[in-house]
Amino acid sequence: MNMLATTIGGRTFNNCMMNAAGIRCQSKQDLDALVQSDAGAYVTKSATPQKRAGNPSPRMHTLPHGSINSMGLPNNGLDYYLNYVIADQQKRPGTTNFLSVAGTSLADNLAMLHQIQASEYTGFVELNLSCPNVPGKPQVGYDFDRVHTVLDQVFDFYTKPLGVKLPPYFDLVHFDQIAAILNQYPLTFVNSINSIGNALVVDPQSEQVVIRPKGGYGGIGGASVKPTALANVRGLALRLKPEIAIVGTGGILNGVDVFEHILCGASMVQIGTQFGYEGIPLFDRLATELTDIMKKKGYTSIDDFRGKLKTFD
Ligand SMILES: O=C1NC(=O)NC(C(=O)O)N1
Repeated sequence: MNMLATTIGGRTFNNCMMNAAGIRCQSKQDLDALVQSDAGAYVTKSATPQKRAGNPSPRMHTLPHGSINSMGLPNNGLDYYLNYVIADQQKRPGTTNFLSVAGTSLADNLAMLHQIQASEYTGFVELNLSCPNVPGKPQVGYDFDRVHTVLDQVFDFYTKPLGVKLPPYFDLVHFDQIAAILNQYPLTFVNSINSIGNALVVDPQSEQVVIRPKGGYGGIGGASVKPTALANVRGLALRLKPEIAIVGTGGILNGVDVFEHILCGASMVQIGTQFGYEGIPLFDRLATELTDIMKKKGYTSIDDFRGKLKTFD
């Protein structure tokens, strides 16, 4: 019995861990390495309709407890990733992976989803509603009416398994509001959280910001975002209908962080910043650490503890 197996949307993954969109998943070589790894799945770099260079460098910076980035959706275009995932599903029938799309307009998102709907692709789509780094473009996930409009138009025609990548929310009323919207749609999953957007990191020696785009504003990832990530995973787990699985992302460095995300309600987790630093060996390390924790606690599957976080009353 595989202790780390998980099921989302009727698809079973032999390991509940995968990369986060954007991290070491932009090229075929990156994706091939993930296919060969111990990860239970991969997600592709968020695609726009055409190849995109992204923001000017420096656009990512390492921090003591994480990272700041303003990449600006550099990617090889939807055709590149759609061709990859279709070829991969033909090579490895029965596996499921995630194709991330992040149009900079509703029209772009609809066009990409029409193309995917008409294709042979049978895997999951992760619709990114939360990139904080396209200059002049808001994070759709913070405009609740916009989320409604997007999902109305998407589910008018899209029938394949689809989830949304959300920004972090910081108010319990916002958990109520976004969950009330999401529960109206046949979503397969919700991925929470994306980076904490529009933070500012200063280098006191040079008296300068550390990244070039947007005057130094960028998304924060890594250890420092874990409390916010867990709050969002838990907040959505308590409010979303059970058919919508939760993918937990944010602040995972070790097996105990994976354990905490699952305890809060995640069925699968994604690792970004730490995967960027550590690379493919991360997945084997995390699998060993999580398995050890489960054995010590007497758990044989993640179903034994998923969502079972205790409170004081
Ligand atoms: O959704 C995204 N989140 C991030 O933190 N960065 C990337 C990007 O900037 O491309 N996109």
